Amino acid sequence: MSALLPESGPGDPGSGCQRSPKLRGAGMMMPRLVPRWPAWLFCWRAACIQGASVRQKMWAGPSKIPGLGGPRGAWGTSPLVPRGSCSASSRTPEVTLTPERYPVRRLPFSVVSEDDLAALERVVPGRVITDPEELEPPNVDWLRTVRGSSKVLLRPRTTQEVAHILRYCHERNLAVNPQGGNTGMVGGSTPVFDEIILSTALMNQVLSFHDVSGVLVCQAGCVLEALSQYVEERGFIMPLDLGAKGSCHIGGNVATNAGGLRLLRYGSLRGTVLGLEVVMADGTVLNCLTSLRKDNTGYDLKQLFIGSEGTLGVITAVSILCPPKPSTVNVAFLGCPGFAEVLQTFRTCRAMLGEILSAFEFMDAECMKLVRLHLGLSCPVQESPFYVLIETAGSGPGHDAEKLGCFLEQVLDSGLVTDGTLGSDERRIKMLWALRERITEALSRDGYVYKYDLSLPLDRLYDLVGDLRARLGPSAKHVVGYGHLGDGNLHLNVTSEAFSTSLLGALEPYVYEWTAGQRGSVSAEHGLGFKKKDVLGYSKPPEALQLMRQLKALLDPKGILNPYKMLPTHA
Ligand SMILES: O=C(O)CC[C@@H](O)C(=O)O
Ligand SMILES: [Zn+2]
Repeated sequence: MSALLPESGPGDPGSGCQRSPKLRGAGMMMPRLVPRWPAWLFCWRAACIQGASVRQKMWAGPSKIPGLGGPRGAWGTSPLVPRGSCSASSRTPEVTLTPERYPVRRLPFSVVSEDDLAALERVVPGRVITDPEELEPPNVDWLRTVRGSSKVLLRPRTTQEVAHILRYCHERNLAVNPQGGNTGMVGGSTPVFDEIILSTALMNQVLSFHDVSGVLVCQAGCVLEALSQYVEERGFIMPLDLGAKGSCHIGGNVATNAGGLRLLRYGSLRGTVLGLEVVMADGTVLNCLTSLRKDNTGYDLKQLFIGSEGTLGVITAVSILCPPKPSTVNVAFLGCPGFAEVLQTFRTCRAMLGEILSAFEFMDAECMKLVRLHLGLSCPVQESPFYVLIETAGSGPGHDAEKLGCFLEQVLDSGLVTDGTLGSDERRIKMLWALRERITEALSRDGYVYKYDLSLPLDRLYDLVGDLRARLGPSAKHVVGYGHLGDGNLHLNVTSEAFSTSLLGALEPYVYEWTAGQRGSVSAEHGLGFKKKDVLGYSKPPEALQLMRQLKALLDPKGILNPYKMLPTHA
């Protein structure tokens, strides 16, 4: 494979394009100064002159993608989407109660009494919700696959209120389900039985922002998109970005160690979260809300809560490091003839784009089919077996555009990419991202969705998709593969008209065994929640599970925090 590509890096940014023998003539006509128009445009034009129609198409400007007037990340951007008109809800009005579908037994927690309601009303006056209609949405997950039967939702505003609530519930042995935006994929944010729902929705204040360090301190219930807007107005960005940004809460993001679209560039929340405030199961407030980049004093306790899915404590505030906002963003949407070419494009991309690469996502042709079918989006390039979305983010428009242009030239010349299109203005960038970000939404409209979120070695990343198509045959409606290729993260999704136990039986444990055989992870970024808790053992040894149980027993001895989640049912 390496014979196709040069081992060398991008070379001199001021003259990179001119190094291509095909462009030499055109390059000599160009000024050697940083051009006013992006350099890739000049490279592109030169290539077009040579009659490469696919490049002409890329160069020729925006193609029309209907139905994308809304902001990027539509499945989560509109808070209405998760509960409303365009999710699977219109087809499946009733979601089966979780204990009716899954083998799970209620643990011996107390049942909320009238006295409890009165006591809780004193803690959060006017914010104890018992109206069945209001309780319906928070009892059901976004995918409409699990449903609890909680009779109470609490809406605290302050850490002290959360502390009072937990102290009370701990004493009374009442189970609690912490809930942020309820956008999770594994049934982690909805109750299984009658757990009290503790919503962070009203804990939505920014506490401080430092415009030199970029450290943001905020309450857990701030919506990710609102935070993005807040820091962007101050010249920074959030270090994470998700399709669910319009609904998800930062506390939930941290509790699930959400990955998303920027992880490739800015790393995981384990690195960017600087401090946390957490309320423990017994109501103790653990204030580790520091904003220090460096702090080697003792165990890094915040790491225990990042990714613990609300089972060890309730995150009430977050201190997070925001990177400076890039002044130049470009997106390339490319078609590749095969998965080997996708991988080689990634390799070339890392070598040639280096520090300006901010995302490398991929999707297969089936995904494109579904976003077209269910969302009316159109493919902006020639039909291809695979598509990649590459984003660059930097500070020098000429520099970035030239690097991108040279990279595109290289991948087109070598046949790794057969067609593509570019976006550098906000509207077009959003349009291109929507094709990738809205796959989840399209899948939800296709029927019942079986979701797998796997970390796999890059060269085996897509094998399971083909393997499953052959294994499942017509019993599955669609089998699709997409995801964060740059992070080695495959989103494998299978749809069927309705939930089917036999299809589930054909998928599991097969998918998990296959993944374990590659030493992969059975949950790359979505966590385990309720639906994946029993497969933890495929990715962690028994000793690790044992230590996790001991930690849980230490921090939440009565097991009241988000029970039935994350840890396997049986020891
Ligand atoms: O729906 C999925 O499987 C993935 C959702 C999300 O993690 C994404 O990357 O779009
Ligand atoms: Zn993802």
